[in-house]
Amino acid sequence: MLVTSDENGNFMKEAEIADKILSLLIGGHDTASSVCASVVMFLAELPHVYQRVYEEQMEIAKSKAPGELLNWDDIKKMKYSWNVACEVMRLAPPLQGTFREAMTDFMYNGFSIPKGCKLYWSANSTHKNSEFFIEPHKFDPSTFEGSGPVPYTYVPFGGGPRMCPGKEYARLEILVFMHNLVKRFKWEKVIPNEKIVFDPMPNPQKGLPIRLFPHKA
Ligand code: HEM
Repeated sequence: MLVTSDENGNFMKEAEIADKILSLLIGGHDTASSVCASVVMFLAELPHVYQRVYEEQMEIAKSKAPGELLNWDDIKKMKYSWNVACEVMRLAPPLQGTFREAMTDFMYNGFSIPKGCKLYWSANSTHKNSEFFIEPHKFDPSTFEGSGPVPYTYVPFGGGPRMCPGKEYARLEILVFMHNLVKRFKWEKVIPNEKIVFDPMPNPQKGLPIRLFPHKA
């Protein structure tokens, strides 16, 4: 950003660069940490889902030599765990939505939307639409088996040319987190009905205190 100019030879202003760095820090950190917290919460509430994640991750853990790190092939084997993370992002998407500009005049739900109008698309309400998800409020990782949801009905990372460029990195972060946590611990929530607050991403109000139970060696 500091050394690359645009096609007219203009460099970015310092304030713009600071803005981009802040966006990257927030967009790259707070999103994935919100998903990791939600994964911990859902796995504490759904022991049968925890068990299948545990079995998948232990299969991978057992295939590794002591101290050997995860590699790309291991990540590709984490199919059920990723379906779980996707279901977490369907029910608790970190970003609620963003804005778009209408490129043409069109009708939507009886409303006439003129070209140039600013529109807000909502991940949360799209993900809970019973037209596309049979039981939209039920936690069901099988939603992502096979070809998964219809395009543009599942949009935690947005869609189209401005879709999140950090998606694959976030996938890596979340799966490595799940692997390392699940292979060592089971856990339970200290506050059973902890409230979720949006600031602006969903996070448990009291920081999700949990009781950890290490697996027997
Ligand atoms: C679970 C984690 C993440 C979620 C749910 C998420 C979600 C999103 C969403 C919904 C958008 C808007 C896309 C659109 O308008 O169609 C976006 C944009 C963006 N994200 Fe992410 N993101 C995540 C992780 C990351 C990470 C790890 C990075 C970088 C390290 C990142 C960098 C960005 C950037 C730079 C944009 C703006 C792209 C543009 O406007 O062209 N995100 N993200």
